[in-house]
Amino acid sequence: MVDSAFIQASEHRPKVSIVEAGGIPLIDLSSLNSSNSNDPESLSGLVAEIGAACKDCGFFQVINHGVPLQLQERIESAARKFFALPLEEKSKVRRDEENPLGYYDTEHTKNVRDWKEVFDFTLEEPTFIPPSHEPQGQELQTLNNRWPHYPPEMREACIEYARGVEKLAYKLLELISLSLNLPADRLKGFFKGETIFVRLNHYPPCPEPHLALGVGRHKDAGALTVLAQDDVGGLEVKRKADGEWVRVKPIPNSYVINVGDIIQVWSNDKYESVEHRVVVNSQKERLSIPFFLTPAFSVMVKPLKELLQEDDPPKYKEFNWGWFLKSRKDSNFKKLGVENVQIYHFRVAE
Ligand SMILES: O=C(O)CCC(=O)C(=O)O
Ligand SMILES: [Fe+2]
Repeated sequence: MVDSAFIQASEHRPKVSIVEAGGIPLIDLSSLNSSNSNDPESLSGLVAEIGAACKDCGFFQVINHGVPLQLQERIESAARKFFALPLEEKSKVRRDEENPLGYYDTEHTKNVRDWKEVFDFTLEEPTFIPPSHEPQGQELQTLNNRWPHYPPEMREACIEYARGVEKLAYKLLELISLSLNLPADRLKGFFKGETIFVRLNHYPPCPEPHLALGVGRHKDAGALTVLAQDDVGGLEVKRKADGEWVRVKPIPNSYVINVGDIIQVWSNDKYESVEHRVVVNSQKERLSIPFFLTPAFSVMVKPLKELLQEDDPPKYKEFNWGWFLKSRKDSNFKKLGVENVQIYHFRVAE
């Protein structure tokens, strides 16, 4: 029997049958990296495809993305070696209440424990965030990555991977800006002094996969997520059309991209951050690596004025990203009796 902390309420338990048909859109990015990458026609086709995927689905997969496969192979290999260490070793780089970076195996999503262990690091070393989630006038806290001694290549493999994916993430951000009829570089300024972090997710086999989840249902808080997954599968997306949970099929050398809460707010709900979760299985362990593109802590998040109209007024009050991030980090540290902060808390009453 799994510990009761992992058991989902019956309405949130995964179904045994899986809907795979009509998954999420697949987008080929080869035109970005080929010699005709400046051809306006091929770019506008791609922009339209990305816009439609963001609008209809909130999720898509990309192939021919230009991130060298070798970067992914290296981080995966390091991650597998790290997670295979005894708990006592991994605990030497355990996160704590002050510093949310490093190893962690007791995350609670929606106040139920996830069947997973993670390792978090930031791209920028160090990263600065406010010390508490109280909004006003505080000194910054310095977040330092916690690197394990073993495997020795962990740090380099992680940072090089993150640098490679960062380029893709900013390229996608430009395409998303264009798809909203904004200049390609409209969003770039929000990321000066970014808080980007990357997570290694390890889902061990679970004896009762129908009762627990690898990650409970949630929406990603950042602007954009670029996720690598191995060939096991388990990610499910809540389909906008009918609310059905749909499995995302692993495709070799692809990334899963999803719009996060910040793009939902910037776009004033033109693009929505879609709920997703991870189903575990009793046979195989699974590895996934989300890269969270997140702005500078000082950014005030609110609908972009170019996207507003008289009959389409702002749907959100502004909030501070550093405060939001800090509240989330504080709240997923331990089980709480209440829901953590969500963007709908900033919704303007209609
Ligand atoms: O493992 C996955 O496929 C997704 C993980 C996820 O959604 C997250 O870490 O936010
Ligand atoms: Fe997620």
